Amino acid sequence: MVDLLVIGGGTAGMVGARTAASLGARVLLAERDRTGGDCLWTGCVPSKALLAAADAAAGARTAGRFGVDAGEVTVDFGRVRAHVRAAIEHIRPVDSREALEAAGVQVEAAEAVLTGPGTATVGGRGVRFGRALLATGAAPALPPVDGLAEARPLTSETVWDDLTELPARLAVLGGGPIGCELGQAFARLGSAVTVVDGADRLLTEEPAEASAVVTAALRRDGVTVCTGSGVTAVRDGALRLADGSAVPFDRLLVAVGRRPRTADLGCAAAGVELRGDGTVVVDGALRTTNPRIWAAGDLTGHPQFTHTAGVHGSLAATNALLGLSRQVDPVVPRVTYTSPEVASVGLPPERGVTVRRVGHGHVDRAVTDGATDGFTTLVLDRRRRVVGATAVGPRAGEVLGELTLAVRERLTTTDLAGTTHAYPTYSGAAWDAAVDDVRARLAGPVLGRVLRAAVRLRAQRSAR
Ligand SMILES: Cc1cc2nc3c(=O)[nH]c(=O)nc-3n(C[C@H](O)[C@H](O)[C@H](O)COP(=O)(O)OP(=O)(O)OC[C@H]3O[C@@H](n4cnc5c(N)ncnc54)[C@H](O)[C@@H]3O)c2cc1C
Ligand SMILES: NC(=O)c1ccc[n+]([C@@H]2O[C@H](COP(=O)([O-])OP(=O)(O)OC[C@H]3O[C@@H](n4cnc5c(N)ncnc54)[C@H](O)[C@@H]3O)[C@@H](O)[C@H]2O)c1
Repeated sequence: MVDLLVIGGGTAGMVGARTAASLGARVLLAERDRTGGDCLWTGCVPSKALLAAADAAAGARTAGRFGVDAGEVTVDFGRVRAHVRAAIEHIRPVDSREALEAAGVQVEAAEAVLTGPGTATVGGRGVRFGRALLATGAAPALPPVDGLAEARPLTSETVWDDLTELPARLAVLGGGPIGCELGQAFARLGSAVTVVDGADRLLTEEPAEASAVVTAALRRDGVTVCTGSGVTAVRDGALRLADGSAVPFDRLLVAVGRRPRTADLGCAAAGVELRGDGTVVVDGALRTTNPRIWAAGDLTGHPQFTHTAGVHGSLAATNALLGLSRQVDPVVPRVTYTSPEVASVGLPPERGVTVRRVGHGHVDRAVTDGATDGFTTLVLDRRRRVVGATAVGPRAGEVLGELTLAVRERLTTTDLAGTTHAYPTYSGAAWDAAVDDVRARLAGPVLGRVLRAAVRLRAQRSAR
């Protein structure tokens, strides 16, 4: 009998298991593949390492605009892949079985399947648990398109090992975060990339203006962007689009979303209800419909991010072991690491009472960097509290911490405006937006009249 059975050794499972062990619980973590999960092996780490190589190529190619000539840029894809592997290797020990065991977690390299409300098999062996945490993540979805399987498409799971040479022509199906990040990376490394998305624009989760800036940036990098036309078939080495056009490719990468890994988990036997799309039904405290079982990470239907998986894994383990009902934080920041980056948090512009926008043509750091195509917006409620924000530009992800804190702590534009920001920084754009808002209020009909009267009064007094 274990206090907590954790199924899945990705971010949610590892953080949940460590939290539980630190509370003194007997924890068994079952991982059927590699501890570290998608983030380490096939997600964040390799994709950001690839983007770093791609940025270096793009930077060298465009250095002439600063008067710096780097000569002809050549890409050795073998060495790019070595850089990606080295980044994984550097981080791997932190997520290793040994590190988990040192933290007090018992690790089984085996598949777990629920067999009843308080029982499971781990590698075929029966296990009884007091509590369980489901953290089996999600896997790339393949749409039911004629001829797709025969085209041996790459996915975010296979691209890192299977793609040993840079394809001359790469078609990317799906223009979400994965399609945009990897599409831009491969274009900058030298492939002729076409990104195809059935929706009418890329990055549909983001404000339309952010999506437009990224689309323009991808086009500048040579990416062909085809939106608004679904794929009807894959035939003769080409995507066939609904509008009758064809996108020929040497390799095809599919990035049309991710499906929870719940099909073979034994949820029905354990009384864990699933939604139609396979995600696990959880309440606000991450408890499933089985009161002994919690779930965290990509399988829950919450936003699929590593930070969400980690925070939820810890929350679920704490709730499970201490009998608490702490609720998930609704404020979830997100960053798409294209160039420029897109960073967002909170409500979108259309749900605010006021939106303050600063174009990066007015941000001195963006001017000195020659990167003025971005912008920063603050979304405000009636009481001038920051309820949402978007930043598009270099290092936008680094600016997002402050904006997330502002949304979470319900800070007002007066709070932000009254906080000195270093010059010249991109975070200065959020400061400027807040200052604009405070100034607009000071110049408004009521406050403006009061202030003007106060200044006149003081002037009259000092003239006496
Ligand atoms: C290309 C790409 C780039 C990304 N970039 C970012 C980024 O920059 N920032 C960000 O925040 N997020 C990013 N993500 C998303 C992020 O990787 C995921 O949200 C996160 O890894 C989810 O963690 P998890 O613990 O829920 O699932 P996973 O990491 O998928 O872990 C689940 C684990 O469970 C195991 N498992 C499954 N079933 C069983 C079973 N029955 N028994 C035992 N083990 C089982 C699996 O082998 C797996 O190791 C990216 C994803 C991709 C694909
Ligand atoms: N920087 C990050 O934090 C980061 C990076 C990569 C992935 N992720 C996570 O991984 C998740 C999955 O990413 P994703 O990009 O695969 O999925 P996604 O769901 O975010 O985007 C998929 C895109 O594919 C399009 N699409 C769906 N079916 C299609 C079809 N049949 N034909 C053409 N287009 C189609 C959709 O319109 C959408 O734009 C993301 O939601 C995100 O949570 C995060």
